[in-house]
Amino acid sequence: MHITVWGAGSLGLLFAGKLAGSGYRTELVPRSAAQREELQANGVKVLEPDGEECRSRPIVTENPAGARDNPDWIFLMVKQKDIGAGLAGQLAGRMGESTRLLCFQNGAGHLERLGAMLPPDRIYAAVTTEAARKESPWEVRHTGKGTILWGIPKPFEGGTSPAVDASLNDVLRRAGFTPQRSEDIRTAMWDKLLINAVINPLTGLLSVPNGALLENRESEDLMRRLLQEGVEVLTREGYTADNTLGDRVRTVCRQTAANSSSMLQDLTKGRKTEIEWINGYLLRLADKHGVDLPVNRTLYSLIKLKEGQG
Ligand SMILES: NC(=O)C1=CN([C@@H]2O[C@H](COP(=O)(O)OP(=O)(O)OC[C@H]3O[C@@H](n4cnc5c(N)ncnc54)[C@H](OP(=O)(O)O)[C@@H]3O)[C@@H](O)[C@H]2O)C=CC1
Ligand SMILES: CC(C)(CO)C(=O)C(=O)O
Repeated sequence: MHITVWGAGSLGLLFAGKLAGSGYRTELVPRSAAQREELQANGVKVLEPDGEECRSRPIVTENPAGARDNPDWIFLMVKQKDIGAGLAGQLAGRMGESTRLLCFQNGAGHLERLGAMLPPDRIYAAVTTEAARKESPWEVRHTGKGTILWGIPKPFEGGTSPAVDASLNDVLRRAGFTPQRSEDIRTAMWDKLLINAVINPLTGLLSVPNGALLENRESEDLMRRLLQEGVEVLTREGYTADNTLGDRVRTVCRQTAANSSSMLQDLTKGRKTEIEWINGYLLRLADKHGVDLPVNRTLYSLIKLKEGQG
């Protein structure tokens, strides 16, 4: 089994470190030469939540344009903003006849962008509640253990087989993760997108940790309205909301009470956020269906304004 992890940020370092530590042929593709040199010199260090440290040495390669290789899987661990024609060209250069691409991004829109440029029957999606934070070019803190739901996103009809599915579960399990094949990964992605569409812009604008959203009636009310609007528009795309979703949003706030959301972290560091592929995605669907999402639109605009100040 040969796995290529594309992107050596928080999630990429976590997965590459743990896969290589479990003995799999793991290749890690960072973007910059400077990070590549640090990784080649030090390997990857994963700092586990229980204080344990795992040091391993994935093969670190140059961001390759052209060279054809044939890994079994490419785990795509870059942010939404980096997924475009340039990256697709690089991925196409590395995908052999049977390589499958597993995309870990939050938000939505990336699968369609990739599916227009790469073989759609080999594109898979994952939704993970694992949490990681890069601490240096080669060190990553595993800030929360979670699960990995993965599957073939409709309308792509992947050429999968029970053997392929079992081997992916096996690899991920041996590396210390908790994977599960989902027959409806689109719904899982939309559930997670709605959770992000509620928590991320509010925490980003208010500069508060996730738990603070449960501390007053006004933020609870905004959360409820953001979720209602999101469910309304996704329903027009065929989504069926689970009536526990509101409780799940609150549970995520409680379970990650002290954490800063990824959007707040991006804003604090002056980086572009993933708003365009979370609330922005909902707004594009709203335009398509001729519905209005006033709370999502206002928060989207405010986050864009805040990004501009970064
Ligand atoms: N972190 C987490 O706990 C979780 C993250 N996710 C999702 O996973 C995705 C990745 O998140 P995260 O790891 O936090 O993001 P990071 O910003 O930490 O990492 C992304 C990495 O991708 C690299 N990159 C960008 N373009 C390329 C390229 N063309 N070739 C190689 N590398 C490239 C970046 O390089 P550079 O540093 O040079 O910019 C960066 O190191 C996001 O969509 C996020 O929503 C989902 C669940 C949990
Ligand atoms: C679930 C949540 C909100 C946890 O912080 C997250 O996924 C994020 O920060 O992007």
